[in-house]
Amino acid sequence: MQLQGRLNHASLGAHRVSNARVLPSSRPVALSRRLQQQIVCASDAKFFVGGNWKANGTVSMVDQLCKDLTAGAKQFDPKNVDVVVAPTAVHLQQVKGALGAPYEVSAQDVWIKGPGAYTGEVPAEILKDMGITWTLTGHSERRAYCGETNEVVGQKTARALEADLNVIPCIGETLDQRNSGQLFEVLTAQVQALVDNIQDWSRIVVAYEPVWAIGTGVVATPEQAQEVHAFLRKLFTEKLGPQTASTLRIIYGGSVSDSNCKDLATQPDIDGFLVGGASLKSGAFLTIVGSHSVKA
Ligand SMILES: O=C(CO)COP(=O)(O)O
Repeated sequence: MQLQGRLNHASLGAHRVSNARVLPSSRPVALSRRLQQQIVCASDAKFFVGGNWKANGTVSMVDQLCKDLTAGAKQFDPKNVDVVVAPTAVHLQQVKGALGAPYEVSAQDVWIKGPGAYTGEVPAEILKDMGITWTLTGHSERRAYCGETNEVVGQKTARALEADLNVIPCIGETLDQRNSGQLFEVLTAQVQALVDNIQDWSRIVVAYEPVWAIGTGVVATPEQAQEVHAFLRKLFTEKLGPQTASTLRIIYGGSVSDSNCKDLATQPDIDGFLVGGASLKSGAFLTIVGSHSVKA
């Protein structure tokens, strides 16, 4: 199922550029004249697929999933795609032990401070010590249920980088924000908090996950997703410069499945996926991982 209707470009001040992609221009986010004139090139960064298992799993289910993923690893070429799975914190060690290269393992969240008297939290240093190489930050479920603000997400991201983890900060708008014309304003504020806190962008993969598409079966159309990814690439170009922006991976998440992944993967500014529900089924997940081949 796909969300009906596209952004109202007239109200967003959109304009068409010569490669026929629709990019938002001066309203509501004022981009520089130089950037408005520039056609943003698609990135040629390595494809990236993350599986966010969220708060799911039993010891036996995790065991089976790891076995199936290990058996299926020959279905993709790790030279062309990075594959990372994010189980719950209590399953991290089990997954790390069961799943070797080419897979990497990610936490779903990280503590905002270092080790110490912080009951219940998991700091980046402890993740690193366990051989965990990635963490998500700012997933919309943490923003919604745990009250994480843009500033908190920026600080958690910086903390994880400091401890030498790679980070997948998540951003995205709610349906109300989109429908009330705040899409670009919301994304710009989320991005700004990252820009304020991150020095080294080489260890960042940004996940754009529209909240209305998460777990709903309502996937953004390839055009809707591309439109936002192109906007983000342009915004990152303005904030970080063209070199960093063109190599920064911007991945899409929200109801990605084995049946819609190929159409999304063909979009020039979509560098991969963050997959929720479908990542719990090895067959579907491996098909999504394999969609990198449409980029080749
Ligand atoms: O939140 C997501 C990944 O982080 C997306 O979840 P779904 O793929 O279940 O919609």
